[in-house]
Amino acid sequence: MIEIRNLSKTYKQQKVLSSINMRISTGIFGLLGPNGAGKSTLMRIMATLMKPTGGDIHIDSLSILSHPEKVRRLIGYLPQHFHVYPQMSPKEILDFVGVMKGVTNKKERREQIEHWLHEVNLTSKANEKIKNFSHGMKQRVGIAQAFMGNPKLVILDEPTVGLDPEEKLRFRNLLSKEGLNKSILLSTHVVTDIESSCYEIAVLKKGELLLDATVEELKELACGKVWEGTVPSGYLDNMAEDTILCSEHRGNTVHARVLADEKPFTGATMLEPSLEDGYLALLGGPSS
Ligand SMILES: Nc1ncnc2c1ncn2[C@@H]1O[C@H](COP(=O)(O)OP(=O)(O)OP(=O)(O)O)[C@@H](O)[C@H]1O
Repeated sequence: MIEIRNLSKTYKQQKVLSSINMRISTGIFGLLGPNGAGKSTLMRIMATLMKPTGGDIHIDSLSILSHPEKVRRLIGYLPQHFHVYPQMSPKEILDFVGVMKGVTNKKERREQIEHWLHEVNLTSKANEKIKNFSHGMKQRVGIAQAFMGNPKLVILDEPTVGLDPEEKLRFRNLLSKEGLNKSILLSTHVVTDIESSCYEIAVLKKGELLLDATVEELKELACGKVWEGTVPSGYLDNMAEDTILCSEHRGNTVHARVLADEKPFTGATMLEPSLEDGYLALLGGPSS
């Protein structure tokens, strides 16, 4: 169990996290929020790389402030920008991380390395230098190293960036297996990543926790507010930008999906909301 208590962070004069309270249990927990919401800051604090200005986080009853070394043994972390020595191979990186995580038995470390390289589909590249890897391949090394040492909490800051559709699917399957016995905190801008993997989510905006709920509860926020229909070209020009979810020109008409409390135009039909609709409804529309 992870407990975030009254957490706040100020950079110089700027408050970037304001009294965040959250609990994360076993399973996959999604962290959503627009650019600059404070997601990476929260994750860096959790990973003990940065101290909060106020509050604390307890991971398995251990405070990140009083026991940072012990906490580090319990967590795996993929930072938003994963940088490693370009001359190293995935095997060497995983070996290094394994030692840091306290996997001192060589045989056990080798087994874990083989396992995680297989899980991210990099077995055939195990001994190649990272400098020759694509962005997506480096990201997969980053994912593998976050799971080394069987951490209780895995913190993944935008893990799907750079992954192709096939690798995203592999990653999703990996998450659903690993989420059975550990806590995985995942931040992303890609709402569909959350929809397919997470049960619970938190939404941050400008350092405030706007919502801590289930995926279904977030969807429900847009219930009765999502409409679709076709209107003449130019009709949408008079509508507020923050109500138009998407639009597609078809000759002299426009087919649009709109967020509105009431029927926005004649012929509009109400739709079941997606998670993205719920998220945009919470934030106050697409342009907020
Ligand atoms: N080292 C720093 N010094 C000063 N301000 C910072 C620092 N790191 C982040 N910030 C500011 O803190 C706020 C939150 O940034 P953070 O990276 O945590 O947001 P985020 O939700 O992860 O954003 P994104 O989705 O764009 O990655 C932003 O306004 C950012 O400019």
